[in-house]
Amino acid sequence: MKLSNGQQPLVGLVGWRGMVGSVLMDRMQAEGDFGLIEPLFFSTSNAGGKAPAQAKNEKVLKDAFDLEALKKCDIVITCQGGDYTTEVFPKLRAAGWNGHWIDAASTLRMKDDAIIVLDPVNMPVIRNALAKGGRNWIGGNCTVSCMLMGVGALYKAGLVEWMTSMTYQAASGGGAQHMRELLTQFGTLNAEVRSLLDDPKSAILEIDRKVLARQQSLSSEETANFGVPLGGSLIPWIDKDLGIGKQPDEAGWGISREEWKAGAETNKILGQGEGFGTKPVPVDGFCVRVGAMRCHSQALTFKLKKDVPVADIEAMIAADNAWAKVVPNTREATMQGLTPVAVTGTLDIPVGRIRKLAMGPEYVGAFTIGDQLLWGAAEPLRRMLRVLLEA
Ligand SMILES: NC(=O)C1=CN([C@@H]2O[C@H](COP(=O)(O)OP(=O)(O)OC[C@H]3O[C@@H](n4cnc5c(N)ncnc54)[C@H](OP(=O)(O)O)[C@@H]3O)[C@@H](O)[C@H]2O)C=CC1
Ligand SMILES: N[C@@H](CC(=O)OP(=O)(O)O)C(=O)O
Repeated sequence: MKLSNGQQPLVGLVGWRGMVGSVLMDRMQAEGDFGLIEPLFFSTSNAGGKAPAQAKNEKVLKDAFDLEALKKCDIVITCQGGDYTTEVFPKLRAAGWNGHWIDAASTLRMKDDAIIVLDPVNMPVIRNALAKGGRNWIGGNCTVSCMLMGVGALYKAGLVEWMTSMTYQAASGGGAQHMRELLTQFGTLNAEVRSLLDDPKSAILEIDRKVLARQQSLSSEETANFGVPLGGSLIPWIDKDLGIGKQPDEAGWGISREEWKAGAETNKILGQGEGFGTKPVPVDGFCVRVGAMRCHSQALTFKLKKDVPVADIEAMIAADNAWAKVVPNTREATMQGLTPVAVTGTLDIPVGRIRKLAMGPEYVGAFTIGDQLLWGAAEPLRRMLRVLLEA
């Protein structure tokens, strides 16, 4: 991005101290992004306060609702959330601001003039939009982005007839308070049976009964974020109830918004389907919240358009990008390398359990995991910033 005055681009950062924003700041720091920009830090709650250490010339926090201050930015990156985007973005555009808007929230993702950014997967789509004057760059849903980072090669090769995903999504997807609630519940349940656990001769069914009784008696305060217990349980519904089919037997009836994103966003990221004049690849499944901390895991079933040997599939995935890693389909390799504990805090996207399924040679199963705060949220945003800076 060349500025006529020869200065570094002014980049407004909103939501930088939240959970996604903090991960973004860490990554920008680690990759030297702040050396390429003039940052301007905004706050919705502490305008006039002290900006973080990365501030250069402007060391005071600006008001994130101050359109005049935002209008000065060449680029705005926001991890503040959908409500902020809904309130500020239209006003900023209506005020004539023509800068680049990079956003973690889902609000604008499906708008015609917005691109869902995941450059290792859809750089041609991004470049094409950039050439046409695109200005709105939105990070994808965490589950979708992590899935495409792992198995995008099969889509790029045009091999996928359809795919179904069964997800195991971490507490962090709900936000920081959800992670705290999960851990508090684990602690509460542990405390309930502590003395029985300490006694190796105690009866396991007694422990189980007491845990269940405590789970079922958790108060509304103890389940304020998830609504029901998650510690020692799971919740097979994430995000809103869309209920979009007209009849109970229609496709889409009873779908959760998180499940809807899988098909809608996967196709939009790849630049296919509705709006691109091509047929979308059907992608559907179930999204489930589990008691993991910040990695989303998913079991995938593909119907491929033809019989492709497993070795070829593995080679395509391994060659697709620097972060997708094939985990050999053995018990030991899976247990060591294909768990949220192994992946958290890394940019690796391991893809394992790759095997042909009993339904026929075109049916392939795989299991993949990604840190939903890195590739699932922060990393595509900072990489889009780099794309703009290098344009
Ligand atoms: N959580 C996730 O996994 C994902 C989230 N996203 C999107 O990112 C957006 C933000 O999510 P997330 O980072 O989880 O939201 P957070 O709740 O962690 O942060 C959002 C804002 O809350 C304010 N805030 C109030 N109290 C605190 C506190 N104690 N510590 C830090 N910040 C505080 C901050 O604004 P201020 O400084 O102005 O007061 C902050 O920017 C959402 O749009 C979400 O959809 C996208 C992908 C994944
Ligand atoms: N919905 C995701 C997190 C998220 O913020 O997704 P999105 O950016 O699509 O709203 C989850 O709960 O795991």
